[in-house]
Amino acid sequence: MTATLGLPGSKSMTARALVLSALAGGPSTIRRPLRARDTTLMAAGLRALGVAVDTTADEVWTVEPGPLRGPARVDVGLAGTIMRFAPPVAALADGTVTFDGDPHARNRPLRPIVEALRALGADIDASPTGGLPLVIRGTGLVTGGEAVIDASGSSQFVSGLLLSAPRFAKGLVLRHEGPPVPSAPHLRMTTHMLRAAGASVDESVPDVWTVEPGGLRGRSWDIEPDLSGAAPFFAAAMVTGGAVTLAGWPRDSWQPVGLLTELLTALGAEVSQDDAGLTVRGTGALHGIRADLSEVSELTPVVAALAALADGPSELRGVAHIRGHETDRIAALATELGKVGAGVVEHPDGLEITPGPLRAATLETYADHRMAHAAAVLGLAVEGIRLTDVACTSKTLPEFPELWADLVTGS
Ligand SMILES: O=C(O)C1=C[C@@H](OP(=O)(O)O)[C@@H](O)[C@H](O)C1
Ligand SMILES: C=C(OP(=O)(O)O)C(=O)O
Repeated sequence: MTATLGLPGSKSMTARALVLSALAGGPSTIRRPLRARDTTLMAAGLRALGVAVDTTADEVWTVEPGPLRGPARVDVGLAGTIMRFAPPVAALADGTVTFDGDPHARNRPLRPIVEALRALGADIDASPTGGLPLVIRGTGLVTGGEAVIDASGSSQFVSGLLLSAPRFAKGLVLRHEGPPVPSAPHLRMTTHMLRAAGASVDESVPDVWTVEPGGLRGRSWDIEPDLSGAAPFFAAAMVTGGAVTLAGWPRDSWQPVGLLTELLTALGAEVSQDDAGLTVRGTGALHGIRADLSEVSELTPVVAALAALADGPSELRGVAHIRGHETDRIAALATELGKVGAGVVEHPDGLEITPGPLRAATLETYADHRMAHAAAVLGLAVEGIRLTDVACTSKTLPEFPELWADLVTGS
């Protein structure tokens, strides 16, 4: 298998570009955005709040900010980015905004950001568990100032508050207290993009972020191809001993390409970058690894699938918080990898995986796109792997089934 892929834009960058553009003082364009369920629901949510978001063209979306106002209803689907990034925007609106989403979205953690927003002056009703559905009674103003948060459950609690913070009357000084915040590269993406929109952000003190109040500039955002979306395709090259190139990869990226390279290299791949893009080559070897995946936790399902196919045991730790992702990914991986015959020990913060003779099985996706990716990777090496539902991949890459079929059949 040798293939060059042109993947759509990063989910995380598209979500941030939409929110920052909605909060800016003038119009913006978003070039090569991701068109998927998470980002089209984000656009719809911002539109409901009074922002003119035009997503008609595939290549460029345009955003014309307007006065933020309710009443409005926002459907978050199953998107962490919407349920954590949009409530601070709604708190800035004049009027009542309600948030709800898919059944499992109600189980995803939200309380820390709701409590921080209340401390910053917002009026919010949440469910008894502290999560969805939310009712936010906006007055057109969030006072802002100092807040303390435990963001060990998701970096998105911090990102969500920071993205809207320039519009808080007193800005924001946010301090994290608790076990480490996961997904540090996503926090850096947030602060990079805030600065690119003209915000003044200080992150020089560990676990403290300061955002000065002030206007955000409308601008043109160039969205990079989605690195996490590329992971199953890279894994395919590794399982088959082929090569997959992600085209259009920038020299300077806001996504954690260094961490991904380290990880895939440890698993046995060769990773290189040139004008053609970012290339991952299988070497015929797949090694077991011990890794702390906290910084790249959304890659856990695909890495776990590779670990089940490796030449020795693996230990993947540091990802307790992925029990709060689209599904409890630690429990889901333990169950599904067990079904195919891998030896799995479940820990509160990860998995030990011992490859065994693998067998055919029907794998549950739990409405989780990355569980579908993991099953697809296993299916390259094990006869008779079936998925209960591939449509869940529309969350971040609706083209996944076609792209995967093309890759596997070499068309
Ligand atoms: O800010 C973002 O765009 C994201 C942050 C991470 O969330 P967690 O910190 O909850 O893992 C990541 O897993 C998610 O897919 C996207
Ligand atoms: C954790 C993920 O998504 P979300 O943004 O919904 O948290 C993910 O895409 O792996």
